[in-house]
Amino acid sequence: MFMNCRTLSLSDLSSSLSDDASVRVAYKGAPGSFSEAAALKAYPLCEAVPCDEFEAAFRAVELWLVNKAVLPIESSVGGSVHRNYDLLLRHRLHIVGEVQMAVHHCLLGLPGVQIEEIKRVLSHPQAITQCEIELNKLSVVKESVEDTAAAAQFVASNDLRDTGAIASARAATLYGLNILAENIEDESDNITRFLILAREPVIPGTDRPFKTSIVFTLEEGPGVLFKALAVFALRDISLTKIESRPQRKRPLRVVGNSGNGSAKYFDYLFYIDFEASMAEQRAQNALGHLQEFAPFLRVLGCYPMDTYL
Ligand SMILES: O=C(O)C(=O)C[C@]1(C(=O)O)C=C[C@@H](O)C=C1
Repeated sequence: MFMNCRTLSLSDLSSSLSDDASVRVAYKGAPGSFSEAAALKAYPLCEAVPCDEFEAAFRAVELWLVNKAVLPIESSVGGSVHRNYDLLLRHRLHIVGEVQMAVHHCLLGLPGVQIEEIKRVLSHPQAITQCEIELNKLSVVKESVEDTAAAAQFVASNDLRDTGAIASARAATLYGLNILAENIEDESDNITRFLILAREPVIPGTDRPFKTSIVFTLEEGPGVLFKALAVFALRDISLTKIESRPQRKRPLRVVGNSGNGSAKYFDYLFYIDFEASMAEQRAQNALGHLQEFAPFLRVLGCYPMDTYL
């Protein structure tokens, strides 16, 4: 009678949880945005929940309105999304995964409009940066809006014949626009990396490649950043990202008080991603070592690396 019953393993349970259609995932933007696509890449059956701001997505997770948030953190062309670095520190969520996604932009216009009629182009600032060469060839006025899908929605709902939107092919379908040009990104490898945030951390493993993200401060002194980076180099741990942000609460550091007065330096927070799991002794040792001279250190998350594109 029980011949066909298969014993459940832990991996069955974890995959059924992550693919569960009841998972609600917040993203910033309108339906058809690249962030929505990233949320669906991470959780194909999820209910993707649009938010008007990054902070709203953080709050939605904190208030249990959604299970996760998927937010952009860096673009291979446009660089870091600084706002999300600052919000990671201000909020207490954990990074539980990452999604790397190839971003292909289209120029969209109203049905019947020819590309020569387009005098103005709307899009997200990162998308405008990623398509700069093509846009300069068209010699159009560029205008920033909240996200790529919002640009498409605006052109469609206001019936703007002289205005185009840089957005996804899916946004064209959703808002009834035509694709006037495809793959208009300057670099064929146009990748955006998104972070997956949750209330609870994932348990670090060693069964597949893991990455750890941390933030720390340093005291004044010669070579302190060099020493901080050496704790990883000494243990053969590769760094994949380093970012510095101003310390808003303590923006200036006063150094020395000689006859010439005291110097005031900007004070920074350092964000580092490194390729090791917190389940590994070498990662624990590296952070123990860093703690010896970092007055503040927080692990933002230890999560499986996205090795697919
Ligand atoms: O505007 C969108 O569609 C977004 O999802 C935002 C965003 C970004 O913030 O970088 C995401 C991916 C692309 O790099 C362009 C824009």
